[in-house]
Amino acid sequence: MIKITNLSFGYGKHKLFDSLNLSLKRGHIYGLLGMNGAGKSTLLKNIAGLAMPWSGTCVVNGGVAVKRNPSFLQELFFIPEDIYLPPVTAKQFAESTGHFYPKFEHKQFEQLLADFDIPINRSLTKLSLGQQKKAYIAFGIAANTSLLIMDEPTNGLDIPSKAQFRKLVASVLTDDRCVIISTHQVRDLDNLIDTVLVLHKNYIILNQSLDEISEKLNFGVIPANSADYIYAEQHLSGLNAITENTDNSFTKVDMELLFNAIINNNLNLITLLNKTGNEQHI
Ligand SMILES: Nc1ncnc2c1ncn2[C@@H]1O[C@H](COP(=O)(O)OP(=O)(O)OP(=O)(O)O)[C@@H](O)[C@H]1O
Repeated sequence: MIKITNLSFGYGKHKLFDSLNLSLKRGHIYGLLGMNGAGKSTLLKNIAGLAMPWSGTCVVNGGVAVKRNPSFLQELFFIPEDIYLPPVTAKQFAESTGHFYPKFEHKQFEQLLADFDIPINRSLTKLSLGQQKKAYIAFGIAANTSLLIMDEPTNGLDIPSKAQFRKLVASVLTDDRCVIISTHQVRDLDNLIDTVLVLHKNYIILNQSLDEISEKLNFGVIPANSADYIYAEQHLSGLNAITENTDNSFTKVDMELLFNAIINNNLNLITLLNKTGNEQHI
């Protein structure tokens, strides 16, 4: 669905990506994680064809992204971090804009608005910022494009809305659809994404499903005096640790701990994770 090959891009003299390679498939919800300023938004803009690569290519659905052909645009919905909506109601917005997306479903949009508790007949500009974001997320889901990109979608959402967001996005994933969600608030993607992408120091240093990660690593609290871990942080009752999964047991991936370990340049962890099939290495 998405094939990025040797992508180099930056602003001015500041290079953000250096021959970055990445392949993403349909039927997955990818979580794009990275520190502030790592370049998550910029990478998403490259995928959406909103930024011109210095070199390399970004191909989406067989077409070069930056050409932004009509067939490409019909199958892409991009929710940027900051959204600006017109002074019309959600219903009017769907009537005037929905037809750009051949698979847009008005009924689904109305149901999603109801799920998010958004009034359908109030001007979008009179909604709170969180409500506007939810309305736009609902529109993006109802557009039913094969590629849905969301840049920090949970910013501005209250806690119940974050849970609702996770539930709604998870419920609309199909084998035909690829969803990419960026965040620096790792916990917001818990129980939603199936594959983790970590963007760090110019590269995608991890592109792996949670299942694959669970096969290699265990996550959990171990005694404070234990030295048998790959990465650990202090915990009230010991150490919150990542250990090697040597006995095929299953533990839920603690994405925050994993992310912290990776950005702290934990080479043992990265080597272990990269034993098979990763895109690039530090
Ligand atoms: N239009 C621009 N012109 C110049 N520099 C930019 C522009 N947009 C982003 N940058 C810079 O590029 C770097 C990456 O920005 P980007 O917004 O892609 O990061 P991010 O990972 O999404 O960060 P955050 O988590 O804070 O949203 C930052 O150093 C930023 O200042």
